[in-house]
Amino acid sequence: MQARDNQAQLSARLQSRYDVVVCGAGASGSVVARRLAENPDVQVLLLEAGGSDEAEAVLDPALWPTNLGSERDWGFQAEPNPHLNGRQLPLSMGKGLGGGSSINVAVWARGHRSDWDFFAAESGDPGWGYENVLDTYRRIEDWQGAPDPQYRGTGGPVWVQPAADPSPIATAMLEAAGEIGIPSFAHPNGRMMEGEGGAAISDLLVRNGRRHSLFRAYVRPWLGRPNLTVLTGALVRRVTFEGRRATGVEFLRDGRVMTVSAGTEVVLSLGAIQTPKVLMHSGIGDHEDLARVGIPLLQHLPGVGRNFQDHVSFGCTWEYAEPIAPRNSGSEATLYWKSRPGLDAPDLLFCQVEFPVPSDRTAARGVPAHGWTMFAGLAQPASRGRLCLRTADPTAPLAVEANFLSDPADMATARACVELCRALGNAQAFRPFVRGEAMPGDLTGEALDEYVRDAAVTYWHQSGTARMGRDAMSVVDGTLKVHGVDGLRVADGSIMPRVTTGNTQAPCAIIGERAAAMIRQAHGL
Ligand SMILES: Cc1cc2nc3c(=O)[nH]c(=O)nc-3n(C[C@H](O)[C@H](O)[C@H](O)COP(=O)(O)OP(=O)(O)OC[C@H]3O[C@@H](n4cnc5c(N)ncnc54)[C@H](O)[C@@H]3O)c2cc1C
Repeated sequence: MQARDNQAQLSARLQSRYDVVVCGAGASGSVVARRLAENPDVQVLLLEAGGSDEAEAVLDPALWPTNLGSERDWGFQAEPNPHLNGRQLPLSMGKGLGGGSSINVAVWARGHRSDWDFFAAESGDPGWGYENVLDTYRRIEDWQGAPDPQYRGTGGPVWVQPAADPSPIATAMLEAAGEIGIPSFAHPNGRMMEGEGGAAISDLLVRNGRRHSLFRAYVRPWLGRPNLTVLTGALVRRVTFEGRRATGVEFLRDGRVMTVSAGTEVVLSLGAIQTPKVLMHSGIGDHEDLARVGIPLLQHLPGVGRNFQDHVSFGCTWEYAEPIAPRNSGSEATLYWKSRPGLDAPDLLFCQVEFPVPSDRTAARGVPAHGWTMFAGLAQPASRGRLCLRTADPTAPLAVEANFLSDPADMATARACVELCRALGNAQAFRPFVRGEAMPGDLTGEALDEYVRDAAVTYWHQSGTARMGRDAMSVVDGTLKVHGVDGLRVADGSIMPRVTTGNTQAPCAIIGERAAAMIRQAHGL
C-alpha cells in the first residue's frame, strides 16, 4: 500500500525534469530503471504505455495464452509473406508493466556461449563475452534448484526455479532425447549451453506458483522509493533534441501530448518493434526512408529497423491416449540440438507445450482435443526482416516485413528440424502417453515444405532492429549509445546483433544490467 500511495503521489506531481527517463517497463527497461534508482541521488522516470500487471492472466503462469490478442498485447501483425504461402503472422508483444515478461511462457534461457562471444566480437567489447555475462547471470539469479555454484547464483533479484513437479510428458521428453542420442542435463542454463546442446527440464520465472516477471523481480520492490516514478498509460512518441543531444521525450497520456526532460540520458527500452519506430520518428534512420514519409533527418543510420530476427517454429502434435493436464506454464521441457553434425553450436530450439498449438492453417488438418505440441524452431535463422514507417504520424502502425524463411538455408534447416522433432516425438518413451502422431505425419519433399510454410509461427522473440556494432549498418555502439547523437541509449532486444540461441527474456535482463552499469559509470552515478 505504501508503494501504491508513493507512486500515486509521484505520478500526480510529475516533475518537468528527471535525471534519466527510461522508456518501456518491459524485460530490459525494468532492469535499467531499478539499477539506476538504486542510487538515491538519481531521479528516474519509467514510462510505460500499458497498464498494471495486477491481473490473474498475468500472475497465473498457466493463463499466458489468454493474454494474446488482449489489451496486454500490442497485437503487431507481419506483412503477408510469400515464403509462408502468403500468411500474415501475428507478432504479439507484451504491453504493460513487465512487457513480454508479464505475458510470456516464463521460460528462463540464457543463450549459448557462442551468442555472447559473438556480441563481444561485434561490439569490440569483451564485457559482452560469455565469461563476463555468466558472472552477471550468477549475480542476478536467486536459483532454487540443486546447488551448482559454477553456473548458478543465489541471493539476486531474479527468482529462477526448475519447473516444479513437471508433467510425466516433460520427463518423457528427456528419456526420448536419450533414445535418439541427445544428452540430458540437470538444468538448461550451464554446461548445456556451452557445447552442442541437450535436453533439460525448463527453468521458469515462477515463484510459489505465481509469475515472477522481471518487473516484479526488479521494480516492484522499489516502488516505495522517492526517486523512482513509474508512469503507466504513457505512450512515448519521440525523443526530443537540442542539436545532437537528446534532451527528453514527448509522450501521449490521457489524450494530452506531454514532454519531460532528461538531465543525464534517455534510454529506449520499448522492444524490437517500438524502439526503432520511435528512433525513426525522432529523425534517426535511413535518410531515404525518412524523407519518403516526411520526417526531418537528424542522423542517417540506415540500420534502424533492419536486421529483424525472430525464432520461427513449426508445431508437431501428438494425441494423448488419456488427457494429461498441463502444469506450470504448460512448457516444462526444452531441447537444443544441431540440424547437421558439422556445427559447433545448436541451431534448433525445441520447447514442449503440454496442449495442442496448431497454426491458423494447420488447424484445418484436425487438431486432437487432448495432446501435446513441440514448438520445433530455428535457433539461428538466416532470414532477416525489416520495419518500415508508413506515415510520419507516431501513433500510426508501421509495416513489419518479418521475412521468415526468405533465406533458402532456413527451409533446409526447417526440414531437418521437423524430421528431428518427429524422431523425438515418436520415440518409445512417449508411447505410454500417446495414441499417436496427429501432425505432420510422414511427409517428404514438397509436402513437407508445404507443412513447414503452413505451420510456421513465431516464438515471439523479436530482436535485432537497432543492432550493436561498429559497421555502417549498426545503430548502437558497445556501450549501447546511439551512433552520432549524445544522451541516448537503447537497452532491449533491439540491440542484439543476432537473436540468442533460446528464449530471449534472460538475455534482455543482461542487456538491461549492462546498460545501467555503463550509464552509472559514464556519469559517475
Ligand atoms: C507470448 C510470448 C511468449 C514468450 N515466451 C517467452 C519465454 O517463455 N521465455 C523468454 O525468455 N521469452 C519469451 N518471450 C519473449 C520475451 O518476453 C521478450 O524477448 C522480452 O520481453 C523482450 O524484452 P524487451 O525489453 O526487448 O521488450 P518488452 O519486454 O516487450 O518491453 C517493451 C516495453 O515497452 C513498452 N512500450 C512499447 N512501446 C511503447 C511506447 N511507445 N511508449 C511507452 N511504452 C512502450 C511495452 O508496452 C513493453 O512494456 C515471449 C514473448 C511473448 C510475447
